[in-house]
Amino acid sequence: MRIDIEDLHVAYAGRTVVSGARLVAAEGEITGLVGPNGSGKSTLLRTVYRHLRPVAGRVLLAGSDIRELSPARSARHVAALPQERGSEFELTVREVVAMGRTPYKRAFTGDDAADRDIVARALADVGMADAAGRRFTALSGGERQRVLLARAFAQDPDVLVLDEPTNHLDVRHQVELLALLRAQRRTTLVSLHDLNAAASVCDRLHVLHAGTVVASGPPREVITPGLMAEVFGVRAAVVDHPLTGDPLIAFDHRAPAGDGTAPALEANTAG
Ligand SMILES: Nc1ncnc2c1ncn2[C@@H]1O[C@H](COP(=O)(O)OP(=O)(O)OP(=O)(O)O)[C@@H](O)[C@H]1O
Repeated sequence: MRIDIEDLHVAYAGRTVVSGARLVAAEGEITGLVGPNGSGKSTLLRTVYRHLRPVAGRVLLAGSDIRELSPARSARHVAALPQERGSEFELTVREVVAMGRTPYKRAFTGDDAADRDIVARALADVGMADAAGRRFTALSGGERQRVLLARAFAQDPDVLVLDEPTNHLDVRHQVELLALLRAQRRTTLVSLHDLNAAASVCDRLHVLHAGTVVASGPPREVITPGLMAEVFGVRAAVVDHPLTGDPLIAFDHRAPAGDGTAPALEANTAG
């Protein structure tokens, strides 16, 4: 199923933070959302998993406005890894992942063998099978992140909406997660801060800047030194990755772009 975001405007208490965003997450592709802090990535994703209602514009799931689907129906199609956390605190890892099966159940029905299989597979996929009986709150940040991803996988959705899924993960678990997303071939809309990871795994990228999509396309077309300077305020060269051939952004960690786009650091040097 594809997602179409049409002329989306989203505001908090009257302050517009996403204005006129348009993008498509194509069926079976990984669509990446990148942009500086506060550019509106989480806000845009929240409208897709129905945590926020847009002021104007629409989110279409396979051509239908997601606001017109029942919550259970949309939860069977769209699973999210949000930044905000729910109330999974006193549960075991297995119970947290089993919550992903809720949209498929009538009230007061328990898990059947098929549900248990799906939960076990989801836990194995994120490398957390051995932790099934542990309390969720006793896990590290990265382990929790992997369990919450397993919950999204257990929902068996057509569309995955992932807000910074590699947060807290060590590099090996980042690589494994991104490889898993590629292997699943679900429609995936994902925000990522790691631009090199985004350039490697995403079929298409959308760059958000101050609530507006300022560039869209395959990573090789979108990721340029000019965009790195204008949108992110950093100096960078874009080269071919020596192992994969993907675009590799080599950042200049010694100095920001000298065009006034990094005011905090400039203020430091001026002082
Ligand atoms: N719950 C909220 N209430 C009010 N303002 C909010 C809320 N959440 C986000 N904002 C504001 O909306 C703007 C966009 O924030 P958002 O979290 O969508 O950005 P982001 O691109 O995901 O940022 P980051 O990369 O830092 O996670 C920011 O100015 C932020 O301060």
